Amino acid sequence: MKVFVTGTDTDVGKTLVSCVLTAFLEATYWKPVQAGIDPTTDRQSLADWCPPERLLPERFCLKAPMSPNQAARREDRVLRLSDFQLPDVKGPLIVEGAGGLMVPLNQEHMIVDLIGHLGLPALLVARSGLGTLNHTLLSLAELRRRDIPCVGLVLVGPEHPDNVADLRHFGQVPVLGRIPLRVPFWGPADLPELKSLLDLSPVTDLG
Ligand SMILES: Nc1ncnc2c1ncn2[C@@H]1O[C@H](COP(=O)(O)OP(=O)(O)OP(=O)(O)O)[C@@H](O)[C@H]1O
Ligand SMILES: C[C@H](N)[C@H](N)CCCCCC(=O)O
Ligand SMILES: [Mg+2]
Repeated sequence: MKVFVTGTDTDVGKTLVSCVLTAFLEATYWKPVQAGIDPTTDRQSLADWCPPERLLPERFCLKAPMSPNQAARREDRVLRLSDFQLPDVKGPLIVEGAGGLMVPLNQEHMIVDLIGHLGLPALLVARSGLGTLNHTLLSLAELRRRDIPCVGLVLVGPEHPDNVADLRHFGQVPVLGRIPLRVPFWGPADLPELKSLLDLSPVTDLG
């Protein structure tokens, strides 16, 4: 079971969903490109959720909180698709992207090309509320155009049943559930509640 967690945007909830999936599936987590290291990297955000040996080092860890192509340019580096190889791990693997699908890695390739290069199915994380229909349906259309399977959609934010209905209807993709944002933050102790919010069978069915 290997899946690429992508999103409709940055700050949409990919890491939160990755925490839940990694803990629930006892998976290994890998963020191929981290762009922005202050105050923490995404891998560090998973520290409470999973043992350190299941948190793989990033292939690129860039300092600037920008798209990977821009952050790499600041460090006089160029990221190439051929730099990325799927890690050889036993058991489930959760791979988290940077930003959304059309975020550039270099002047030719985008995150969606990396998903294709790694040969993984995608799981799309999207906001639940106003504004999500356009971003989510465009993202799903791009995955479909490239024949990248999408196992489903996880929504993050407040309840919005009409959006769920429209995303199911127009997106033709399973909506696996919704995680509300909250303070204090969700933590590993909340895993039973988080699990009850999501139907992860399309993910576990990947084998
Ligand atoms: N454990 C948590 N509990 C509640 N809210 C959280 C939790 N983790 C993150 N958040 C909030 O959820 C939002 C999305 O954060 P998250 O880091 O998951 O986004 P992301 O899509 O991974 O962003 P990036 O593109 O930087 O990787 C942020 O506003 C963050 O403050
Ligand atoms: C800095 C941020 N948290 C991510 N690491 C990178 C997001 C890149 C988004 C680029 C964009 O869509 O304009
Ligand atoms: Mg993240």
